[in-house]
Amino acid sequence: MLGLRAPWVSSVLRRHAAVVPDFVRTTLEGPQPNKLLTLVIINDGSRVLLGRKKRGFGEGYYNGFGGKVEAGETVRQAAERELLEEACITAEDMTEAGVLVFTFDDNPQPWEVHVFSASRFRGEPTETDEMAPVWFNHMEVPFNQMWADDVHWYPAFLQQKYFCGVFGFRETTKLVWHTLEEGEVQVAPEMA
Ligand SMILES: Nc1[nH]c(=O)nc2c1ncn2[C@H]1C[C@H](O)[C@@H](COP(=O)(O)OP(=O)(O)OP(=O)(O)O)O1
Repeated sequence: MLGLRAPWVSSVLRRHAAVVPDFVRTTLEGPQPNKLLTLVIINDGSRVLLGRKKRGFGEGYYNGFGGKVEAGETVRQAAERELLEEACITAEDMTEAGVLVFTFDDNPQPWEVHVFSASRFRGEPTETDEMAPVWFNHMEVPFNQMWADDVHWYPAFLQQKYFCGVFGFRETTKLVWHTLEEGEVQVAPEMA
């Protein structure tokens, strides 16, 4: 499933022109749509529920629960489905927390990840083939075992500030530049 061409991406890129490589601007403003993914993080106020990825992309990393948006689904439906598939729980108060765009020097298609937050859920977090769920106190989030961008946007997430970030990776996993805006970013309604 492909991402919508988000108007905020262009304005964020313009405001941070000094750090964004030209090829990224060309890619993000060009015809190639983003790949659309979801990420759900349960936050009970003092702890977050993360999963240790057991296989595939990002194996060994702790992350929220999520995956690709499938044809015919809304982003929210995909987020709910992935949370149930990967952690065996259903969020009761899921809200949009932010949007992340990842660009890669070794993949021409940017990824657009819609991040959701929830504090209440039904069911018991259960290990699945894909993820092993673990609670972490806010002060003990294991950033050294997470994607390199996470340390930059978790503070906004934990303070419940809406965030928009654009991140540039080299060789898939090395973060080389980023921009992050919090709070006042205007997101088009169709992004919800
Ligand atoms: N740099 C990054 N930082 C981060 O915090 N989460 C990232 C990330 N790059 C990808 N993700 C998230 C988005 C998504 O929830 C997950 C990647 O999804 P996957 O490629 O593993 O998709 P899946 O294989 O789960 O998809 P399905 O096959 O649809 O289940 O990791």
